[in-house]
Amino acid sequence: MQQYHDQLQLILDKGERTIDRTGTGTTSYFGLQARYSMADGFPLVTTKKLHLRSIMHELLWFLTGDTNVKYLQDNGVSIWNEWADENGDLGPVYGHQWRRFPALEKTNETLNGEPLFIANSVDQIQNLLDMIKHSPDSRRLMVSAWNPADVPNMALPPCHTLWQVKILGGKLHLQLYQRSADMFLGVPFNIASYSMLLLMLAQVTGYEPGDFVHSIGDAHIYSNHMEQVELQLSRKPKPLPQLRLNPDVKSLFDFKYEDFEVLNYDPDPMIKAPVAV
Ligand SMILES: Nc1nc(=O)c2c([nH]1)NC[C@@H]1CN(c3ccc(C(=O)N[C@@H](CCC(=O)O)C(=O)O)cc3)CN21
Ligand SMILES: O=c1ccn([C@H]2C[C@H](O)[C@@H](COP(=O)(O)O)O2)c(=O)[nH]1
Repeated sequence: MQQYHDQLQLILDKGERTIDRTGTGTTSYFGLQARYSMADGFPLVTTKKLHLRSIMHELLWFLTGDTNVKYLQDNGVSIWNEWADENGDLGPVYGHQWRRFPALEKTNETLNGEPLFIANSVDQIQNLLDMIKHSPDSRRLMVSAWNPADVPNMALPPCHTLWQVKILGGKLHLQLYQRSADMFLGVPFNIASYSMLLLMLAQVTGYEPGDFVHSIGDAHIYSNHMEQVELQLSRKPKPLPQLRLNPDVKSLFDFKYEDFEVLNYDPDPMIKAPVAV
């Protein structure tokens, strides 16, 4: 994960100190890109211990279309608690947009001469799977969590906003555009989560896993993460682990927590840090 260390160092060297929505203050750099080839191993940061359980359950939760934190809490995952309302709801966040992106469908009926519309929704994940199957050379294999009409109703507008799959040379590649990136806490989760999604998609569509390309807008280190980042950068990255998926799972929606196994993960100790709300 030298790429990740290089990004942290670049922000320290070239970033600008700025204020932010949470009032914490950050050092920010705009526009970064890294490429993680699955052939090099599973990109799980080794210079601090990551809570894999949170990452896996969060992704499985997105894929079901769920937007209430109850499933996460029932599985010992607390990373979304700060943003949930008293019923555990987050509003129409990731899962909702991935599986039920709201749409209006025009009907043939009219009322006072105006066309009538009915409420409908788009299952972007099912569409993606269908498109990979029927037009694997497509340049339109896109999933968007960014829905401008719904942003005001979300507990937090999506940070990982848009992703694209590309089948090239028999491999399945995935690129994410992340508009805002908490480099110390969020980004190691985001890299692992989308790489896991890439491996899952590759398995169920029959392609070889390719590269995860991570494109970032506002890449920031919070002012209260500086000591933690210095400590992490003083550690030397180790060889990457592998993520093993149960080869019997043939549908993206059938994966369960027990179907994933991380091999050869030997991280340095965890580094605690406060999350900016
Ligand atoms: N400021 C901020 N940063 C984020 O990364 C972030 C948000 N807000 N809001 C929404 C989600 C929630 N995410 C989070 C929230 C907390 C941790 C965190 O505290 N991680 C600890 C371990 C906690 C655990 O897994 O139980 C870590 O050491 O990585 C990570 C990602 C990512 N997102
Ligand atoms: O998956 C995620 C979710 C959130 N973040 C970070 C990025 C920012 O630090 C905050 C969001 O604040 P905004 O003011 O809405 O940009 O959460 C992340 O890195 N990864």
